[in-house]
Amino acid sequence: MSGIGSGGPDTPCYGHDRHEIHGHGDPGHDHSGHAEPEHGETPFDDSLHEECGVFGVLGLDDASTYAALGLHALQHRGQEAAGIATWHPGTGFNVERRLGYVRDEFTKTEVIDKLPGRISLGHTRYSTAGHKGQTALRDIQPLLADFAMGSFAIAHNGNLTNADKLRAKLIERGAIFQSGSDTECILHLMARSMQQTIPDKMKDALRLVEGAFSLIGMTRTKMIGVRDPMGIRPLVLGRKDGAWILASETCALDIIGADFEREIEPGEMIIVSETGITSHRPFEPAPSRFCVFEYVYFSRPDSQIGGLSVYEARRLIGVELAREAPAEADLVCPIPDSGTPAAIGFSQESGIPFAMGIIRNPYVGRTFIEPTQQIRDMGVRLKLNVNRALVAGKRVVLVDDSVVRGTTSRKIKEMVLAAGAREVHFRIASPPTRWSCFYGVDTPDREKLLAARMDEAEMARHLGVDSLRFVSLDGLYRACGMAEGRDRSAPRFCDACFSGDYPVDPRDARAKGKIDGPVLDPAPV
Ligand SMILES: O=P(O)(O)OC[C@H]1O[C@H](OP(=O)(O)OP(=O)(O)O)[C@H](O)[C@@H]1O
Ligand SMILES: NC(=O)CC[C@H](N)C(=O)O
Ligand code: SF4
Ligand SMILES: [Mg+2]
Repeated sequence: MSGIGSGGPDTPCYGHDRHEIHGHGDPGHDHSGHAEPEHGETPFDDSLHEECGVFGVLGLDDASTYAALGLHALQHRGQEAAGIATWHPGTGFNVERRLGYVRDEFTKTEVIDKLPGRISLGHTRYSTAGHKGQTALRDIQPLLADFAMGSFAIAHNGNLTNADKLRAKLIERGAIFQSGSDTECILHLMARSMQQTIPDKMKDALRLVEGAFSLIGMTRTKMIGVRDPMGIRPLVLGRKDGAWILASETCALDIIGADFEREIEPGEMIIVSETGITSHRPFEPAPSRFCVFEYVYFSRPDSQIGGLSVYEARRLIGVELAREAPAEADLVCPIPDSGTPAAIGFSQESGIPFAMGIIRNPYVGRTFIEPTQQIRDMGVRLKLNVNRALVAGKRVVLVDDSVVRGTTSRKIKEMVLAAGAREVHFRIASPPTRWSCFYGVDTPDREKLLAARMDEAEMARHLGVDSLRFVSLDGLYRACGMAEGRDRSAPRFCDACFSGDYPVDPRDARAKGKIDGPVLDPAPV
């Protein structure tokens, strides 16, 4: 198994990066510190992809079984690959990493039997770095590193916006990278830290990285949970039978019957051991900028974030949409699954009957990744079909959560018209997606975003619909609990994919010309 370390008992310090090696790192691997072309978009990319899910448990026998269940609940956050690490006094650290679904790989006894112990850390991945869209085995998390004071496993949701810069610097100074993952930078930075404990090394390292990170770290006896200063990605703490659980979303606590304790605060690091928890603040305080797209699309509707049910936020977006952009129609139909709560809200507010006019094939994963353009064009049909009997002769409002490339909307419109609908009106439960995300969501490059090239009227013509309207940013904020809408001088959420207002400078993306603006100085290493 490639990756950082290969499991097994604690071994002495990893330490390669203390040597003064010049050149471009490990000749056996194809990462040279220059991110392209592997870090570029692959031909497999389509629409939005999820991010990652992280799950840790400390203090339960057979902890890996709970980790597998937690990851299964977080499968919507990443379907490329998953991994689980454990520590056991007899075997030391163990890590199993697999491509594919958690349910297919981590239900096998021969896999779970290799993961004994009362402490476990899991990750389910959609890549934002390395082999994007095609996770390589060596990029699957948790990553594991051996330091002088013991081994350490790490699982990351988010994306580091200065990882290319850091990687190049670290390689220049002798680090040998073993994966294409941005997350690996954190391990090399920890190895370089002169601090004596793993949490202190981690604090040192995290002060040098930029971007979005909700991380869980694991030593033999401790779990460390940390969110970036702006808390862009979620992370929650739970309890079960005296044990501690860390997870991306509350739905992962529910699946194992754990109680929700609290969210990890933006900029907070907690260190969890069987004897209790300590809370630390390693970063300069920063305004909180949680990702608003978690409410729109990424999180599961049965999760709670910031005291708000994700389902309720989505339903309220539908209510706002019906107020801002009413339609004369006979039926409101969601584009399942993620358009459903907003369609319910739209129907409730407008009084137009709700109907499941589009039916989703449950055997197709959340995002179907199609290998060729021809199959990609068929993709929507593989997943969604029109309920002809319902829509024939009707004026239909179709509600979806977002338009990215417009592939879904265009195909659905054709299918609904072919089924005999009289009119098709699109209502979208987020503002136009005009900008790429660099914080853990793999949106396509800007030029592929429909709304980056066209205004609302042009998009309506391009999609060939009778009308097309998006909820406003203020409407979205109201639905997400900000009664006054978006405070322009201090927005409470990250909404950069709609506004272009990036709360953390996407340095690497700027350097690659993916967004306009000057290349700033690289962060110090
Ligand atoms: O404009 P496009 O490029 O087509 O992308 C937008 C679509 O992508 C997402 O759905 P997806 O099919 O990925 O997943 P879902 O089943 O969770 O809605 C989103 O919910 C939109 O429906
Ligand atoms: N989508 C994510 O959160 C990805 C985490 C990490 N950047 C990776 O590529 O593995
Ligand atoms: S750019 Fe969009 S998807 Fe990315 S963190 Fe910000 S709001 Fe979320
Ligand atoms: Mg969808």
